[in-house]
Amino acid sequence: MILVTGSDGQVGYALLKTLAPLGPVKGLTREDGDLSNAEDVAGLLEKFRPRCIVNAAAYTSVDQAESNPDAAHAMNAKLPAQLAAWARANGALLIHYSTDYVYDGSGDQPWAENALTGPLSVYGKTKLAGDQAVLDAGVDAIIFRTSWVYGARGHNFMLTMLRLARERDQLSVVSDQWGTPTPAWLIAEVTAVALRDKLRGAKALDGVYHLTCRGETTWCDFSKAIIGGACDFGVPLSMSSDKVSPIPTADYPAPAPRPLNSRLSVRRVEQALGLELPDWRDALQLTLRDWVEFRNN
Ligand SMILES: NC(=O)C1=CN([C@@H]2O[C@H](COP(=O)(O)OP(=O)(O)OC[C@H]3O[C@@H](n4cnc5c(N)ncnc54)[C@H](OP(=O)(O)O)[C@@H]3O)[C@@H](O)[C@H]2O)C=CC1
Ligand SMILES: Cc1cn([C@H]2C[C@H](O)[C@@H](COP(=O)(O)OP(=O)(O)O[C@H]3O[C@@H](C)C(=O)[C@@H](O)[C@H]3O)O2)c(=O)[nH]c1=O
Ligand SMILES: [Mg+2]
Repeated sequence: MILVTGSDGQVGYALLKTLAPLGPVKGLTREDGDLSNAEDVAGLLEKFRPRCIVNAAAYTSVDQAESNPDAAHAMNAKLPAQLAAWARANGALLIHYSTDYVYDGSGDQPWAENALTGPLSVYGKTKLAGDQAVLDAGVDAIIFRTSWVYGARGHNFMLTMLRLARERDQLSVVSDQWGTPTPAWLIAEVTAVALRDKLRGAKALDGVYHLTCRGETTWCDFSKAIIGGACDFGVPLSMSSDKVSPIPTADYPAPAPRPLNSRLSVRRVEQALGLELPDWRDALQLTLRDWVEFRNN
């Protein structure tokens, strides 16, 4: 069986449906146990004895992690280490997710997977420790580093912008952080392609891969595209996209520093899987459609 942790989260929830064609899938939510507790984790692994673990659980509150480093470390570093050790000992596969926030955000070129890391925040540091633990375990594993994850459900920037655009008549959004918005459904679908190769024993992925949409933007232009796209779908809002004003990061103070350059090169995963990832604008249109449908039901 395939065990998906964090199955109430954005990526975990999408995985439940997308991985189903590959065999029995069991999702773990908080109701099944506290994944920051090693005894709970050990019990769940022995109970289900998965042949594949897909770890979509994480501590993802970037600002809150600054004042709760132990909680972030337990989920983002210790949990993947424990999953990797169990998978190694039991001949299971591990698929794990990481983040653009492991890089320091310098320069203006896309990061390659072998670039030097340099996380700026507690979240980024704990995620990097998780990646290193998985790599050091010598387990059969894939780590997908993704960025700016959003979708029709859960907590994410798209839903925040759609809410604010109904409550306010203008918005200020940072325009000097560059990266690529990536829908949870895309991450789940590419995971399924990669996992199918692994299960078939075909020449398969191994190690770290960036997994984002193609293209690049800023949070400000992403916000404009979300609001403009929702208007085009006829969603009633109290402002239009031209009421989104660009601001520098310094004008949006937050506990955790964010990288300015989060562009990730996706060439490695595209070559390994023989596919081309969609442009973030096309992926946004599809995701907005999901959201409109989700609201109407
Ligand atoms: N969101 C983003 O923008 C990005 C995410 N990533 C990475 O992608 C992966 C998936 O992220 P995403 O789906 O967005 O994350 P979410 O925050 O949507 O989902 C994470 C899930 O883990 C659960 N969880 C957290 N702590 C515990 C715990 N102690 N016990 C049991 N369950 C717990 C959460 O439950 P609850 O909601 O109750 O806390 C939630 O359901 C993560 O590895 C993340 O670091 C990478 C780049 C960008
Ligand atoms: C709501 C809002 C945010 N912002 C800024 C703050 C921040 O720099 C940016 C995005 O806001 P968020 O709260 O989504 O940022 P953040 O939570 O840092 O998003 C990150 O989450 C983690 C889990 C990741 O791994 C990253 O890839 C990334 O998606 O937009 C504005 O400028 N104006 C606004 O009105
Ligand atoms: Mg956030």
